[in-house]
Amino acid sequence: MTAFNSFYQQIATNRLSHWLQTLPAQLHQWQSQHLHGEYKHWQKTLDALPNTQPSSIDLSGRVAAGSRDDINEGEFKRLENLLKKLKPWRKGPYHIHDLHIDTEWRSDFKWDRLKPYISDLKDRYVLDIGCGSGYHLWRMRGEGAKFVVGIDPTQLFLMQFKAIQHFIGDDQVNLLPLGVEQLPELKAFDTVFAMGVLYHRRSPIDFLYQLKSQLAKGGELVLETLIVDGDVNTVLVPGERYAKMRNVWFLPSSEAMCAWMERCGFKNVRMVNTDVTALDEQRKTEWIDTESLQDFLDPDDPSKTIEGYPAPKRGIFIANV
Ligand SMILES: Nc1ncnc2c1ncn2[C@@H]1O[C@H](C[S@+](CC[C@H]([NH3+])C(=O)[O-])CC(=O)[O-])[C@@H](O)[C@H]1O
Repeated sequence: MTAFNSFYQQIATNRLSHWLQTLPAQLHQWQSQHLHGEYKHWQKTLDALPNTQPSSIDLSGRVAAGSRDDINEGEFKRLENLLKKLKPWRKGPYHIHDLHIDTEWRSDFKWDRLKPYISDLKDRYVLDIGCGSGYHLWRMRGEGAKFVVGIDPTQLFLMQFKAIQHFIGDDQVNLLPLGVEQLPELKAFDTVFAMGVLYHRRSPIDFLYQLKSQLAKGGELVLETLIVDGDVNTVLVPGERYAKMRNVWFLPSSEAMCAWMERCGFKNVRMVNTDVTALDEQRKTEWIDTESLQDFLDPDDPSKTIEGYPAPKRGIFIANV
């Protein structure tokens, strides 16, 4: 069973203590009623991970724990077999005792794109909404953040996070199995990241208000989302699928995105980067068994998705409250 007691202890003495009014009941309900059918198997995999002593931890240039020399051949093989049971590994990459978990996404590319523009994370309380397996949580901690919380409702990603944390340690970095809609208005974080989530929300304006209500006064929002070309009135609402994804709702132009943020009361709104996702950033590897970007694009015209929409282009937006 996943225990959140140490998280409760952490927040009891920090500025998130008011979260204790709702969080334990919510997670208790999650644990008793909403566990995934595979959860027990994943937990067994976690329990079987070797207890090693990584000789080094690197969270700044990459996410890495230990080297191959720290463990014997048998342990290395066991590590690889066990971690492969937690496939598909989407966000990463991770290096555990020099085992390269070559994830579908090079999430480090996104980090490199946004890092020059965000406020220094040193000593900040940081929330990452829709954090996947938590790759960026580790990079945030690597930049000196004091307390890092990620939320993501996909349970496999929680297990992947736990697997990585098994080797890195660090109880100031946590992932909770929650959706954004389950957060109370905490008004406590210095920086809130929301990357790759807005287009999955049916109500993007409500989503922006939810993000705003997590920020402390003067805090910073870092939002990344799919955008389309066009003016302030342009928004694409695709049909049933966009790049084979079913749950894609609103793709605004960059101007429309800025206008929505301003309408929701964010200040100093700016777009700092745009990027068309390239085939070296999202691709099939031996750590996923499913399709990847190449299969989602028109084989005769990679500037279009297989459905004929503009291929994925992403914008990074920063704003304050
Ligand atoms: N209601 C919800 N609340 C919070 N998260 C959700 C919700 N619904 C789905 N998610 C989660 O949002 C993440 C979106 S992926 C971005 C990962 C990372 N941020 C990245 O920038 O690489 C982008 C993509 O794969 O399209 C997934 O991990 C979902 O489980």
